[in-house]
Amino acid sequence: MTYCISKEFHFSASHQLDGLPGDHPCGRLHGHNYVVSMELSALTDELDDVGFVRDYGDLRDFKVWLDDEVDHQHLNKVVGDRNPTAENLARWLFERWRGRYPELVAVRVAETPKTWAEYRR
Ligand SMILES: Nc1nc2c(c(=O)[nH]1)N=C([C@H](O)[C@H](O)COP(=O)(O)OP(=O)(O)OP(=O)(O)O)CN2
Ligand SMILES: [Zn+2]
Repeated sequence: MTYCISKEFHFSASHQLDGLPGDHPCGRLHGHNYVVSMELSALTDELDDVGFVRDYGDLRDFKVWLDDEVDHQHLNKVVGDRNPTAENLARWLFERWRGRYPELVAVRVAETPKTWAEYRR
């Protein structure tokens, strides 16, 4: 059995998706109020002495970076060579932060209240 914890983070950013048909609205410059969920996991016998998978407060480093580097930015510039879809953003964040948080199992990115994409190991 495993424990899972999750914490939600918010940022606003613009993007423009390449490769879509000319009449697709997401090919135009637009923005979202993004919600990112970081999910961390541990096996039953892996909780720390307090009983945490990891202190939610340890995710502050991620929040500071998100605020400094991603919030109110143009995602096409920030993520570099990838089309900034929700799927690609989830993978980009996962790969960037799995070293800092070894318990990280999934990153979920929601562009709207009705949609999300997740990258999970
Ligand atoms: N699989 C994906 N599909 C789409 C993505 C994506 O990242 N992954 N992104 C977009 C757009 O950037 C944007 O998120 C629009 O999404 P959509 O749900 O179509 O938004 P709407 O508000 O226009 O949808 P309604 O149906 O009007 O609620 C598109 N697809
Ligand atoms: Zn969009």
